Amino acid sequence: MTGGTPPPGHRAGFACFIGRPNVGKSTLMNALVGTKVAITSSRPQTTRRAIRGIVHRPDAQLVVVDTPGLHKPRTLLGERLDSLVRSTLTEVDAIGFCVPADEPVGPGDRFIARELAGVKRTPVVAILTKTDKATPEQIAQQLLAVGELGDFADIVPCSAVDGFQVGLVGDLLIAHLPEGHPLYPEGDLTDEPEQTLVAELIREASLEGVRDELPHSIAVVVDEMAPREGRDDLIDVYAHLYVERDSQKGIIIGHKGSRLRDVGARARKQIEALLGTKVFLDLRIKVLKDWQRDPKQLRRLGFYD
Ligand SMILES: Nc1nc2c(ncn2[C@@H]2O[C@H](COP(=O)(O)OP(=O)(O)OP(=O)(O)O)[C@@H](O)[C@H]2O)c(=O)[nH]1
Repeated sequence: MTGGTPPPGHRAGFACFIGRPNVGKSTLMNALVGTKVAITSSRPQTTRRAIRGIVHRPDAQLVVVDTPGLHKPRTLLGERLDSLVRSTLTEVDAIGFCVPADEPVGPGDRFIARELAGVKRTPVVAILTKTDKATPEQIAQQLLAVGELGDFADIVPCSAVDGFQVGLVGDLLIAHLPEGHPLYPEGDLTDEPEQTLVAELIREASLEGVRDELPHSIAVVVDEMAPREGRDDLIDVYAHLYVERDSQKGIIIGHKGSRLRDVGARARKQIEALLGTKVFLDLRIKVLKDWQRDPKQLRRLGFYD
């Protein structure tokens, strides 16, 4: 990957998407990369880690860092997300600022636009997401409204669902990357360790149908993942799902354990698809009181300073 002259005009570098929760950042990144690497759901703030997807093209390699939603800090966890987001913004070569085409610009978008104005060195491409849900008039108005939010290198409407201009979003981000060799070998779609992806899939499965504050109280840790002895077609996965209170544990487990069984079955199917083998999933649930506010527990669950 290193040494020698890069192919003429080849660009390589990093970009991230930023925007309010639920504006479609993960979905757009998946559409760009062409494979599911980050989790998506209809619940806000499901992405907690910077998960990278890599777009390989003959002329460029774009490494996409998917950032969590930018929030005004509410809990210790919230504060950490914010510092993670801010350091991400200064480290990338280009930022995609996502605003949905089908909702008026609001205080959340303005808050982020102000943050972005402070990151002077990184060019920002404003992206109007979900154009399939908006009328042409709405899109036209939104382009004007977003243009007034800041000083953007470009403003581009797109839809990750019907594929409208997703390639153009890639082109516009790639235009800001420095010339250079590919940073990762071709074929790598993500550099997240498999164990982290597996934990995210379990978390995603556990979120189906739960309400309100519960999503933010769930964390999943994969304790062990290894092929079953003497078998090359079966992987054993041992994982813990952590919640903050006994009442939440009850909700996850469900009547006579029925909900937890469903979560396990859904997660197992996803993990099998990811790993390409059969999976035995041992999923246990534990209460870690108020883990979101406890620095020691946060570290234990993988949220580092
Ligand atoms: N119709 C339509 N829906 C979309 C589009 N992109 C995303 N969505 C939906 O919008 C919801 C949120 O999408 P995500 O990709 O999870 O949003 P996000 O910004 O990554 O959300 P957080 O992880 O909470 O920050 C999901 O229900 C998606 O299916 C789009 O282009 N069109």
